[in-house]
Amino acid sequence: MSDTRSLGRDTSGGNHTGPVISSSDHIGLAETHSAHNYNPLPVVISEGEGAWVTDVEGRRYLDCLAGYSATNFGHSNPDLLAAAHHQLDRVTLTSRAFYHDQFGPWVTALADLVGKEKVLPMNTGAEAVETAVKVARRWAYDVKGVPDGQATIIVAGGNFHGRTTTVISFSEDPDAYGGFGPYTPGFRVVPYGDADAIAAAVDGTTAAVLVEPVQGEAGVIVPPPDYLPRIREICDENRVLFIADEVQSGLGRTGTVTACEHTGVVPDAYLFGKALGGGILPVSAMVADEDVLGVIKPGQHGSTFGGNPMAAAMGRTVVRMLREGPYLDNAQRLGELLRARIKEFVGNGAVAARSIGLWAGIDVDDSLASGRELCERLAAKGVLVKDTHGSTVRLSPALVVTEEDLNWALDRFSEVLAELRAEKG
Ligand SMILES: Cc1ncc(COP(=O)(O)O)c(C=O)c1O
Repeated sequence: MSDTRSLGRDTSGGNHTGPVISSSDHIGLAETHSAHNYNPLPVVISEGEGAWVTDVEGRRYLDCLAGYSATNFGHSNPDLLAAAHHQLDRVTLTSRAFYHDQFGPWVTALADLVGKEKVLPMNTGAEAVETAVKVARRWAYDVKGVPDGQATIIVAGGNFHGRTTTVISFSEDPDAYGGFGPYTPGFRVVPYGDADAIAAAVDGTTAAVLVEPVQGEAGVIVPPPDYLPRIREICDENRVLFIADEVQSGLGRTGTVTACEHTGVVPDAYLFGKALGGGILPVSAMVADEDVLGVIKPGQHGSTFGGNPMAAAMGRTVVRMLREGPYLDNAQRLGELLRARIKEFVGNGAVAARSIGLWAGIDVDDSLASGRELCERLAAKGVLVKDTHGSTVRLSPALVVTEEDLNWALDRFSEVLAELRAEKG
């Protein structure tokens, strides 16, 4: 092969002049000049369409990570692009010092989508969680009379709610937690899936129970079916808020608008992020009724970018797409296929496999390969996935993926497992 530079394509969108650079040069630049807070696979993406992405050298990959569920509606989704272009031509940022014409319609549509009254918009998922912590504490102070500084929030072990200082204060992940103290007090961590442990941890200071309805970063852990209903009961009995972090599980990923819907449970507050911005902008929100969000008064919480016109335009489009588009149906239909096919991996290179909707966690036999090695081998075959916790690999393709493409990716998965078994088994 000739000099890789000649294979590289100009991916600058025409805004920069200069030499076209190859994948390896891009990686070199990134490694030299960015902080090493991620360990990316060696793939340099320059374009995306639907469930597929293309790298700077023209190789195509089926993106089975979908930005950790931020691009649920696919890359370059025409509806989202049209809404973005339309809004870009009008006004992009006003701050919340003023109203703008996207805001009212967006918060109304989002609240309505999940049957709540109010929305508190932010940007990232971690900010939505921080928001929930503040709202819950303030609610306990105002409504339950818990003295300032005394409120506690019950959370689950193995959680992932983001990486800000307060949020990592209740993480059990040694990478997220170790060495970043002092941490924010006021959290009780109990095992995930164990409602009795929540009941035992509740006391007069408890403001909220905050859980992921399905744990994402932990490896797509679906709790026992009575877990969320029992949390609802415990919260009702003890006058405690039930806050569902649906940043990753929500907005179609599990085949329903919220993962809570699978058990018929309605929490007091939902946290959304990731796909709420359509994969175009960071958009997050806490969604709850007035009796919860009403405790926040002007000046107590906010963000310059939270609820900006571009974010609201994306959020409105996402709500409309969830209501009118084929996304939920596709996630349900192909979710069945995914569930059936990953079962075949168990005993054939994987030790366990779980899924809900278009979201799967597969535990690779670590005597054969690490999750990372599996991801690298899959990338070489044109399938992008990402490992978590050593030997687990997650699959979360865009909800626009076709049956043919999903089957193709799962064939590659099974091929890699077979190769590993042949080489190392
Ligand atoms: C359940 C959950 N909450 C919060 C977050 C944090 O979101 P962000 O990375 O946008 O801060 C994540 C990110 O993966 C998540 O999965």
